[in-house]
Amino acid sequence: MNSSSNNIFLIGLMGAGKSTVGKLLAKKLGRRFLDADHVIEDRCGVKIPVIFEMEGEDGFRKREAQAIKDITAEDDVILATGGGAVLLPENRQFLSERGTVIYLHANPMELWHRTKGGEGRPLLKNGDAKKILENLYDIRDPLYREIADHVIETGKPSVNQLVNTLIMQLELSA
Ligand SMILES: Nc1ncnc2c1ncn2[C@@H]1O[C@H](COP(=O)(O)OP(=O)(O)O)[C@@H](O)[C@H]1O
Ligand SMILES: O=C(O)C1=C[C@@H](OP(=O)(O)O)[C@@H](O)[C@H](O)C1
Ligand SMILES: [Mg+2]
Repeated sequence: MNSSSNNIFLIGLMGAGKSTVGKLLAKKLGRRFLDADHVIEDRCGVKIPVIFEMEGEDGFRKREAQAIKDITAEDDVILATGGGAVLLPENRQFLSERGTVIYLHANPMELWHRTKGGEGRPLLKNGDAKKILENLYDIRDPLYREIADHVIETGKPSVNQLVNTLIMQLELSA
């Protein structure tokens, strides 16, 4: 955790609500919001699935690592990471050293409900998405917990309730 940077980093699996919660949190606080996936897309000029098609997951992870390195060097940012941002140790180090890390937690079934039918998540395209999410949960849940300053349960509350809870818990104000 690094409070002086004023950064807030949202982590968690696909469908945890990082992009949605981050955007509303930033709006309510009048703060700058960045979504790592959008930063990567802006830099490349193509959507995430096209990057996966052309460069594979490895190519995407390299671009993601560069984005994480650059964004975490800034101050006063609310960042929604992509679900795999915790896979590389150096990403985990940048995130944990440069801001307050919030793990938005949901169980695999909930994540599946929230992501099914949605486009733009290439990792869920090839196979049984529920099984894939269960496997990713087993691998990544410990990595999220390793760097989380706060673990927020997202199963029941609405996005609006979650954001209000976060603002209260973190004692943030606009
Ligand atoms: N707490 C929540 N309750 C219900 N639906 C949610 C919640 N958080 C997110 N969602 C929905 O789940 C979907 C995925 O959210 P998103 O913000 O894209 O997740 P992430 O960026 O973590 O992959 C969106 O349709 C969003 O509206
Ligand atoms: O979990 C992952 O490895 C990924 C999550 C995605 O972001 P969201 O978590 O916002 O869906 C996106 O970065 C990419 O498709 C890979
Ligand atoms: Mg997202």
